Amino acid sequence: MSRLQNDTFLRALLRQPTDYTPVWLMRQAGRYLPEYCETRKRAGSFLQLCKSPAMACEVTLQPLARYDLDAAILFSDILTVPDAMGLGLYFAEGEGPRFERPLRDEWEIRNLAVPDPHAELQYVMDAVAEIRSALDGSVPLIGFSGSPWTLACYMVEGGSSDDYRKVKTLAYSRPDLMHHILGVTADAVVAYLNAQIEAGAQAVMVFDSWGGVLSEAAYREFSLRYLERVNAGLIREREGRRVPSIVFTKGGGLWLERIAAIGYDAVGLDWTMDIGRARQLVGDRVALQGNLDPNILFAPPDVVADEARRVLDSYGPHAGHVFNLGHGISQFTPPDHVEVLVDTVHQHSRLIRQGA
Ligand SMILES: Cc1c2[nH]c(c1CCC(=O)O)Cc1[nH]c(c(CCC(=O)O)c1C)Cc1[nH]c(c(CCC(=O)O)c1C)Cc1[nH]c(c(C)c1CCC(=O)O)C2
Repeated sequence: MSRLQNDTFLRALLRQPTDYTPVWLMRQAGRYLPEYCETRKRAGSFLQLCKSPAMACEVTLQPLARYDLDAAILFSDILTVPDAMGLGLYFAEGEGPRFERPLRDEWEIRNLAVPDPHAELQYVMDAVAEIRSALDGSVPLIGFSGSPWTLACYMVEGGSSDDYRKVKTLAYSRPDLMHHILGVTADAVVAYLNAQIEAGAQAVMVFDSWGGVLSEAAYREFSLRYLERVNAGLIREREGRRVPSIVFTKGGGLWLERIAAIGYDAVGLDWTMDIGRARQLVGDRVALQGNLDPNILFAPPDVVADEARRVLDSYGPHAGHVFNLGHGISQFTPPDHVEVLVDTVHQHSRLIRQGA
């Protein structure tokens, strides 16, 4: 395998000095890019796109052809894991993800088993290997998974939810069953991420998109514990390098210090907390990834540049910052504004390091 030419992202995750602040964007491959929409049309559906390693590879590389990004992220979805557990994932047009067989009865929960990543999820591993080979050492490849709690939300609700009524009802009335789902899912996530690492992923990220809907006590019991268990099971080194791990609880700002203490190399931040204050709270115990409000990309380019500089200035000259959005990029984002953002991050972070 060819030597990695740009390891800025991996170094920043390990809080090592870098010449500039590396940047990538959550959902950087997606519907805001016309070339993505074209490939998706050719695939027939989003799920068929995910399940075709060649097309998943193609869309993974699209944002890198346009922008000077410092990392690629596997094109897939967090819901491939419950799909492989037999729940039957589908996307109702314009309505987001759904499961044909959500977890409703106790027997369904008791029957839940860890899928073999080299059986039902082999298409993901094939995509990882194909992307690694296509990247040819240009930038590192990020693998990912949903967190046990976030996956359980979809598995019990049967799709997206406004109030999380079904999953919270289960958690509060049958915590034994909730813990059973979370335990099996945590083991599934560990096996899935380790298979991605073995297939070539050079860093991994766990998306806890719905951790922030819990109370602090419930977050600790139903999400944080399992995030910790996932990290403890990960392969730490591969190809002679550490494989850094990132955890992202959307809405987790209030619990930042606890999240920083569970062993991940980096913590993702949504846009609500000032990143300089976050850095004061965690010191140099973890790297931070974030945290521009994705909606800033709708403002004129000079505002985008100002707001990017504000995030960089607030973090300051310390090592350990990976620039990103505070959540996934919107499908309505003007692609030109993304270029302004990426270039501003690189230019301004070089100036900060020169003490300007
Ligand atoms: C909650 C969640 C999901 N998926 C994911 C999360 C966690 C991150 C978050 O909080 O946003 C993670 C995800 N989904 C996707 C990626 C790809 C990698 C990347 O570029 O970051 C990643 C990392 C592609 C996708 N996943 C999805 C799309 C849009 C599908 C399409 O092309 O129609 C993409 C590009 C579909 C998806 N998948 C999911 C939803 C709710 C939706 C519908 C969203 C929508 O319609 O805007 C579940």
